[in-house]
Amino acid sequence: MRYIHFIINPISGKGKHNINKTELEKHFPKESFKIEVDYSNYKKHAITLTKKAIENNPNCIVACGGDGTINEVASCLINTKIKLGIIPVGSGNGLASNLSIPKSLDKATEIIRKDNTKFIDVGKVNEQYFFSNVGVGIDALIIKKYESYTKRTLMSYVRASIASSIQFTPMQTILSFNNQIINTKTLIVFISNSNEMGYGMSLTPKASLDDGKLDLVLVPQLHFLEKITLAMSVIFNKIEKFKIAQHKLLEKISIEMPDKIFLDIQIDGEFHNFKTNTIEISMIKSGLEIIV
Ligand SMILES: Nc1ncnc2c1ncn2[C@@H]1O[C@H](COP(=O)(O)OP(=O)(O)OP(=O)(O)O)[C@@H](O)[C@H]1O
Repeated sequence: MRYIHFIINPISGKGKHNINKTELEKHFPKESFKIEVDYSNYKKHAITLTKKAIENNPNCIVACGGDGTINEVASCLINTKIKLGIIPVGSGNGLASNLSIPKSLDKATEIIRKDNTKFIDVGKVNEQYFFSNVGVGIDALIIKKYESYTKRTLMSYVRASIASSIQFTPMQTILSFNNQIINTKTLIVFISNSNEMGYGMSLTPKASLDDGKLDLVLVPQLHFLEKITLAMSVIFNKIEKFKIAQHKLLEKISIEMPDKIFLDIQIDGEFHNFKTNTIEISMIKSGLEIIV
């Protein structure tokens, strides 16, 4: 008998998914599966729920939500033997898309029943884990604005991107990695484990979840027309054609913003304000086992 614990974010995506205990019981018959189901009620609640679920030692904990919910659940599973499952009902679903986990409930639950797994690398920024990407440039502002809107939709994301591209002021940034120091003013400082940001868009289409490396993308301040070209490159996954963007592979990087006291950062598509102006990013090779 396999014991599976589901953690459902009821507001993921447009909040219109109808995943609940009754629905899940249809896909996990009680003759073969013991299932428990919890619902998150507020931001970071999935962390509390996952920690509590771990005490009962399930075979796997399934995050039913988007990249934010996956981050909260998966962060608690590092250094445990418990596997992560994903039912992708979020808006962007970048990680699930990279792992080819379909949005269809039938297909996603079939994957969990089959229980094939792979290990993926895990990123760490100061004391927090990330699985998809982090950014301290314009993307942090985009996410801050996106979270302030009532609906988490692609249109809200586009609106947040346009407003941010007008408002964003690049800050002096010192990057230390691979025995190299870069001191620059940047529009984008984006570090990714995954090949997709969500909504099918990517700044790192060649990134791999299991190569032991993080992909860094640096873009300096741009003129208006260059920003439009960049946006098109991201939407159509053609960033390698946008020659102004620099791409590097690394295992760790230190980033300092000397003119700031606190640092705005997006982690797996969620906004954070770190009470420091320096971050250390590293990676844990094969740090998480996921059902795929
Ligand atoms: N009941 C709730 N009410 C409000 N916010 C919640 C609730 N439960 C969880 N959250 C928060 O909702 C946020 C968004 O969740 P999630 O990432 O799953 O969805 P999404 O943003 O639609 O998907 P994606 O990140 O893939 O675009 C997370 O920060 C999570 O902590």
